[in-house]
Amino acid sequence: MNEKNVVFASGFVALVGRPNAGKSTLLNACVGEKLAITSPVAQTTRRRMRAVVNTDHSQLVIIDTPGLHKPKDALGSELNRSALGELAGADVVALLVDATKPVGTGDAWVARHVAASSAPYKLLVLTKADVAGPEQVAAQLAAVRDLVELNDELVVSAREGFNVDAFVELVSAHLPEGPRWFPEGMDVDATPEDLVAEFVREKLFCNLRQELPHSVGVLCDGLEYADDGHASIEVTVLVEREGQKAIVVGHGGQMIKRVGVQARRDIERLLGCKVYLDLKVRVAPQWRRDEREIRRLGYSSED
Ligand SMILES: Nc1nc2c(ncn2[C@@H]2O[C@H](COP(=O)(O)OP(=O)(O)OP(=O)(O)O)[C@@H](O)[C@H]2O)c(=O)[nH]1
Repeated sequence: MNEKNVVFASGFVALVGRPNAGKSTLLNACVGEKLAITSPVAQTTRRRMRAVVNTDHSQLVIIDTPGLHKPKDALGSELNRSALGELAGADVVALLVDATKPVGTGDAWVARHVAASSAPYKLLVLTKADVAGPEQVAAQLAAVRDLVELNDELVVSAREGFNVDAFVELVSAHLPEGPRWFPEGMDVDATPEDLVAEFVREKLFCNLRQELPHSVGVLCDGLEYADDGHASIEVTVLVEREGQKAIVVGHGGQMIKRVGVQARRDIERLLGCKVYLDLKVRVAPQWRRDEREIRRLGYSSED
């Protein structure tokens, strides 16, 4: 075909799956930049994030969704609603399944939702191939095939970059003809303030004990550039109880200091300038049950 006649394709690609399946890591690998936060703690993703991947003949808008799970509070229900909402409008749905975790009832529930979505192209993406042997991969593919019939399947390792380009190519080939939805220089639909709050939350997730992270919410209260080019950023960390505040602050302020140092590194890389980061910790009892607070923090599907 003549180069001029090549049709431009574009569309929305929803990454869905159980918590910890590797959705955010795959999104970052596709964009080639850290935008979505990741951690070993399940349910890290709270904020729907759309990232843009441009190729010569296509534009993929990849949507990272919160992991689908059995909700325990208003926040959990909101995260599920947000993820399921993305299934409705997507051109492509990628069901991500961890190659190393036994397929269970939770996966069956997610698979049913994927099967019910009207997306014209649905793909199984088996993740974390770098830590699964060939037999495990084959067994896992068979187990998911028993749950749901999809159009294609692909085995990837986002951590090692294995089949990430193949994922982008495969999805591009199944997008409808369409325009560039986002200008070429734009790779994410989140503001710098949103990303700053997320980067701080990631470091809290990585440093805190297993249960505590879910009680933590993060809000960027201000981001200003000074004349010398550095950015001054104020961030509030919300917790639900005084005892949690003591853990987040740490002995002599050590924990919050460590989180600040780690987050500042990522924020400086993101903004491309020196950053002064001021972190405060505030107790907001039961914020996870308060829909207004959930919305203010940006974890709501209605934003
Ligand atoms: N070995 C290996 N680990 C991976 C890979 N992809 C993701 N992980 C790890 O799996 C964990 C979860 O990854 P995330 O990308 O945060 O998973 P998620 O599906 O976005 O999780 P939720 O936010 O809970 O929905 C993190 O510790 C990642 O480093 C991979 O290709 N290989």
